[in-house]
Amino acid sequence: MRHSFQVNLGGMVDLLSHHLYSSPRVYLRELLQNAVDAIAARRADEPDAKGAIAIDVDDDGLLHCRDNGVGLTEAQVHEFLATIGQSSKRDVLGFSRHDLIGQFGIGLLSCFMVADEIEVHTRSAATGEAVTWRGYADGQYTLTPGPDRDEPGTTVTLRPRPGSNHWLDPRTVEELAREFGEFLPHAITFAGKRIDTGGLPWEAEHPGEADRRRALVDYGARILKEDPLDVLELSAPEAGLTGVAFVRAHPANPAEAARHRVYLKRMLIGDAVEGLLPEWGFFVRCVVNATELRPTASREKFFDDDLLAATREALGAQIRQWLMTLAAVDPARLAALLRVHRSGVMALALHDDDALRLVDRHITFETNMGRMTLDEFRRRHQVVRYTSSVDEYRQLAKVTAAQGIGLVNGGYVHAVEIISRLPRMDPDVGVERLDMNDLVTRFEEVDADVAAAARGFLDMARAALEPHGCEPVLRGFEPAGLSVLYLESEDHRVALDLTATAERSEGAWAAMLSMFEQPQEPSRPQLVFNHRNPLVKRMATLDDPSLVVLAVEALYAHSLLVGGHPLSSEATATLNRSFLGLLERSIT
Ligand SMILES: Nc1ncnc2c1ncn2[C@@H]1O[C@H](COP(=O)(O)OP(=O)(O)OP(=O)(O)O)[C@@H](O)[C@H]1O
Repeated sequence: MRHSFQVNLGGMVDLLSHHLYSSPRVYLRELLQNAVDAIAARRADEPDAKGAIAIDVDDDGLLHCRDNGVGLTEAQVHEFLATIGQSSKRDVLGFSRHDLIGQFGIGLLSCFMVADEIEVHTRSAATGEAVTWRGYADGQYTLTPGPDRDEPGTTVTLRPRPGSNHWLDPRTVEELAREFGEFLPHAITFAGKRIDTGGLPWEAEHPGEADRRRALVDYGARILKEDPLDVLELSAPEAGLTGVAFVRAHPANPAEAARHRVYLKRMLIGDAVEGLLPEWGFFVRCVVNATELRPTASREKFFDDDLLAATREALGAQIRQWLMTLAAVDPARLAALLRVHRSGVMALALHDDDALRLVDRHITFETNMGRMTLDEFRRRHQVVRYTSSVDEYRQLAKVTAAQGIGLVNGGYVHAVEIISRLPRMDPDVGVERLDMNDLVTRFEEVDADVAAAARGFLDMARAALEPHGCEPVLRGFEPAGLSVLYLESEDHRVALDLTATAERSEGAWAAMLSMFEQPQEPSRPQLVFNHRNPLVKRMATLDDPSLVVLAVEALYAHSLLVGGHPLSSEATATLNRSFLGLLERSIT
């Protein structure tokens, strides 16, 4: 035997009214939307009917929203108004009607967030009968005939729920009505005052391009509460979408999804709608009006369907194209934009070759020869040699510059990925991570007699560094002020990281990490002593083994610190030991 689900009506009303929406403020949006839909439904039969919506709050604190829409008959009140989930706005096949905004049959319940009683006084345009329906938050309702009204339409009256009076305060109501309804194509009044402003700002006529731009920038400043850096117009005909994108004047957080102000059939449905642009578009905020996108029941999001995906693509392509055009016609404006939204454009360049070209030519990188674009760097140094961490760059920038090697700091977000993608754009572009062994080969070998004299020192240094798995090397290089340089190859760093992680891990994860163990020994790190440095010169002639060990250990630990390398417990102990040892020697 089949049974029917039982519904706890009070619980259902509570769920739909209180938990679907993120704020009670949307109750006014739902009232407006019903009024707008009712006018559209009336116009289907009477195309010349002029829509009007009048909102006010009376002296008793009751809110009234009156429309001259299609109204409802008594039978329709039972069928649509008093049946949760039933809507008059679907066609015979159950699809939402294109000319209407509502479709779910639950929107009116949002009024229970602010009222505990909803009264609907309505007169049907079809039959002329008038009825009054009163609904209560516990799921009960009453229906009485009359009183008559002078024209078809509906008046919804809300009696504030104790504690929610502020939502029905005249100032709040006016503000909400203005916010949600200012662009609706009907005469909308609050307390008799017109609040609709006519068309969408980006559809307004202007005497010239400069006026148009100024008007849009002013509008953006009002919406964003900051002057936008720039503005561009958008359109996606398939979604019936038009609008504007404002480039934000301050860097946006890439981790935060951009939120957009969205109108559906000219009614504001939300000002924090996500998913309208590709992820990289976090540096712009859009204000758009669409007719074809489908909002979810809360109307705070769109259904993530094929149309939304295609719209996202189309809008992304327009922003991208706009950036490219700007590069060609107004590089100064582009430069200003890139100064603020560097990471957004870099994120775009990760998967878009045109944007990669733009980054190559217009975004400057930190290099040891001064800030410059990658394009300029290549012209000067042929190969784009880079470090993959900021610490490594800091440690090596001066040394490499002194050897005439150009070096790009690839330690910033997306920099290495961008540099590595350059050969895709042009296969002749040489790109190379700075190779430590290659760097050492550029340092000058010391003369044979210097090498012979330093042999003892190097043997002692080798013994001191052996426990750290590090190799001493004696070379001459600029800058002479640098005594030692700790050089670690990439494979060695990876091997160290893996070992450290494996040591901290247990079970299956540790077993998995052991699979990554290096098949061959990674090349050992080197501590390169600079023979052009006066201190090193003196050290190389020392014959007191214990002093040499202290000095080598001190320089080793110091070079790790300077290079931003992690200090193992052995290295920390070495640092302490050498520091105290040298102190003791200098004091006695
Ligand atoms: N001002 C109005 N004029 C005429 N009918 C109305 C009015 N307000 C509500 N209704 C009727 O009540 C029904 C339920 O309204 P409700 O706002 O709950 O849902 P909806 O607008 O159909 O869909 P959604 O949940 O998407 O808003 C509507 O389908 C409509 O038939």
